[in-house]
Parts: sequence; structure tokens; C-alpha cells
Amino acid sequence: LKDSRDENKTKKSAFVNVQDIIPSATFDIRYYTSNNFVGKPIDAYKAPKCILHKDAVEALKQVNEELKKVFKRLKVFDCYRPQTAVSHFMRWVDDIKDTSTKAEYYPNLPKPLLKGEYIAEKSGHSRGYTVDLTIEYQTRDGQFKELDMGSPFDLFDEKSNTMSSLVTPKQTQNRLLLKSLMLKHGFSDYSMEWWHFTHTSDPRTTYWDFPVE
Ligand SMILES: C[C@@H](N)C(=O)N[C@H](C)C(=O)O
Ligand SMILES: [Zn+2]
Repeated sequence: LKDSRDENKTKKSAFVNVQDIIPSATFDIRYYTSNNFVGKPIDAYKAPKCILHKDAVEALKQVNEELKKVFKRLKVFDCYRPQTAVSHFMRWVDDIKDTSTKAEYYPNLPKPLLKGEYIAEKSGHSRGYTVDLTIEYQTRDGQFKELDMGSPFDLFDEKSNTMSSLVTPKQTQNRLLLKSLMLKHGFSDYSMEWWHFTHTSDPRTTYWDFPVE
């Protein structure tokens, strides 16, 4: 008899490669690299891929289509996140002696306080309908640059709360542009992190553990 835990390690057919479906967005899958709050590539990210449930991807495509009309595009940092990767995050949080990334990623919080509100022990990302992302705009010379959101992706700080008073009105406006477009296409936001959105079609049932590959 096949163990249900083994089944959970197999990619579900409803999951798709977002880069194939939204090729005009850009993808910087940070947990595949060392450029993240752990400072090392994260377990189970075997390729720099963005995988999501197809229902969330269709909505995301619509957001990107709207942005294209005004010379902007989505920049995606993380999508489906295997439970194995979440376990890696938890090992890192519990290792209180390792503070090598503190200055860059959590300058004002003690490491144990990251668990929960900033880094979930059971993350919506593992269900496959959640995405971390920002917006890029095209400059006159055709290059793309990130909109100024007032804090970088994965800065675990009050400054990253969407309506934080620690950022400028223009930075709040940029966050609200992202939020309004995402909500228009069926996502819900997360008030603690301006970059984190979950599509409302998420049945909130299974936390998957197949690798990103
Ligand atoms: C770690 C960060 N990018 C994130 O996604 N945080 C939320 C709370 C999560 O872990 O689900
Ligand atoms: Zn997230």
C-alpha cells in the first residue's frame, strides 16, 4: 500500500511552472540561491523555479497583463515552498547562535520572534497558492527596476508591514498599487509583509513536500 506521505512527495498535476505561463514576468527565486535570510540555498529548492496551482497562476497572469499596459511587470521571489524547506527555515530560527544575516534581514528583532508572523511553521506557500512578489517599472533606456516599496523583500521588521508609518507616502502608494491589483484578481494580502499574497481559491487543505525542480 502506498504511504500517503510518499504521495505528498509527488507533484500534483494541477501544479504548473509559472515561468512557462507568464514569461514576461521576471523571477528571482531567492531560496534557490544564498541570497536569502538563511545565507545558504534552502533544502528542496533544486531549481530556480516558480511552481503554483494553476488557478492562482491564471489570476497572476492577469495582474501581469495589467502591469504590461503601463510598462511594468511582476518580479517574483517565491512561490510553492516544500515543507522540507520550511523545516530548514525552522532549524535556522532555532539556531540562535547563527546571527550572520541579522543586520540585513532582522536588525530590530530577536531571532526567535521571527517564527510565526514573519516565517510560518506551516506556510501557505506549501499549499501552492501563495506568492512573494513585487513590481518592476521600465526606465527610459528599457531597463527594469524594482518599485521602491520602502523595505526589501524578507526584511523582517515593522517597516515591512504593509501600512507601516515608517515608510514614505510614495512607498505606501507603491505597496497599495501592488495590493490593489492582487486583490482585484482574487488574492488576499498579508498585513505583516507587503510582498506576500494568497489566492482565495486556496482550499487550505494539503501542505505539499515535493521538491522545486
Ligand atoms: C519568509 C517569508 N518570505 C514568508 O513567506 N513569510 C510567511 C509568513 C510564510 O512563511 O508563510
Ligand atoms: Zn510569503
